[in-house]
Amino acid sequence: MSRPIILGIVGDSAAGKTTLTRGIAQVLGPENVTIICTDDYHKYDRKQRAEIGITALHPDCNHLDIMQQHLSLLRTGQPILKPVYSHTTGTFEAPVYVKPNKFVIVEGLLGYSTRAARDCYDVKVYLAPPESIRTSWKVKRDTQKRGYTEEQVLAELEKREPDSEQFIRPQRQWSDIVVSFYPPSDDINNTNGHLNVRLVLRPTIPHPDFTKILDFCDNTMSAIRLGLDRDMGKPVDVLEVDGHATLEQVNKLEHLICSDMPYLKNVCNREVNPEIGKVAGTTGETIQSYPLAITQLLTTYHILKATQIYQ
Ligand SMILES: Nc1ncnc2c1ncn2[C@@H]1O[C@H](COP(=O)(O)OP(=O)(O)OP(=O)(O)O)[C@@H](O)[C@H]1O
Ligand SMILES: O=C(CO)[C@H](O)[C@H](O)COP(=O)(O)O
Repeated sequence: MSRPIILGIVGDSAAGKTTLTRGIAQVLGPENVTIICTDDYHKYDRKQRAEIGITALHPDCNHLDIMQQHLSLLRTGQPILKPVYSHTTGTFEAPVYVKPNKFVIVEGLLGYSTRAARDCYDVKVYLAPPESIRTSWKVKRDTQKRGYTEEQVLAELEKREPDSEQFIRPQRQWSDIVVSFYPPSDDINNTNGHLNVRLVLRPTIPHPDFTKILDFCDNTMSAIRLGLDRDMGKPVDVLEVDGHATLEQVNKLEHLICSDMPYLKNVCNREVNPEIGKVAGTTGETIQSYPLAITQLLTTYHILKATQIYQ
């Protein structure tokens, strides 16, 4: 029997979850996707958290039991009455009735923190940019969209670090894919908006056969690289795509991902889908990121594979 396919996107605050979620929803067709942000399951509002002295990253600051119940309901195609947390006001709003579409993307801080929650996903992604990049993203986003000053954001990040270490980063181990956008050099202000991506591919789900990459990118200096490594002690494949990879190189990689997936083949066509890999740069300008495009496509590939298995 058909049921919704659930993608998890987990990572620390401002790690890029919403950006990746929107890109994948765009590829799948927004009308086919239900997006759940687990920030809505916070137990306390912004003022209460400050009074109690608890951070939003702590499991005790979130209704994880209700989040888990809702994930189980969504997985079986049932509707939920979802709480709503507003980042604009830092308070809760009236709950909303949510009926799952064909695909459900659940993005947030603590999505993989319990076994029962983890069991609900078909595909699990963890976002892990270097902390310097995450800090700059959080400062920019929270000052522009959430009413904080830069000093407040930096102080909050410092206060949150113990909880990030204890509760957020360990969730990396449960993911099928770890995504790290990173600057090509140590100077994060001089990336020209073009970040590379490092994709850690665990053997927990079957990935496309990337060994064919070696036919067109055969040395370690190439802008697209495939290698072997260990992640949290476990053997993994690693695919890296540089921000300065050429369109020709990226097209070959995209076709490799899309070749056995008819729907993705259409999506891969930039004329059909010019939005793939688009992201807002530091000054609001739109940047075309090939590393982001590949990440969106690979994740979509796995969602569609899960569809073939379960629908
Ligand atoms: N791949 C990327 N390339 C360039 N900039 C990015 C990328 N991903 C995210 N950003 C920047 O970082 C900011 C924060 O990203 P985003 O809102 O996606 O994070 P998040 O993990 O959803 O955050 P939160 O959990 O705090 O809501 C964005 O506003 C965007 O400017
Ligand atoms: O870590 C976060 C994920 O988005 C937020 O800081 C958390 O959800 C609390 O939101 P706000 O800072 O808007 O009160």
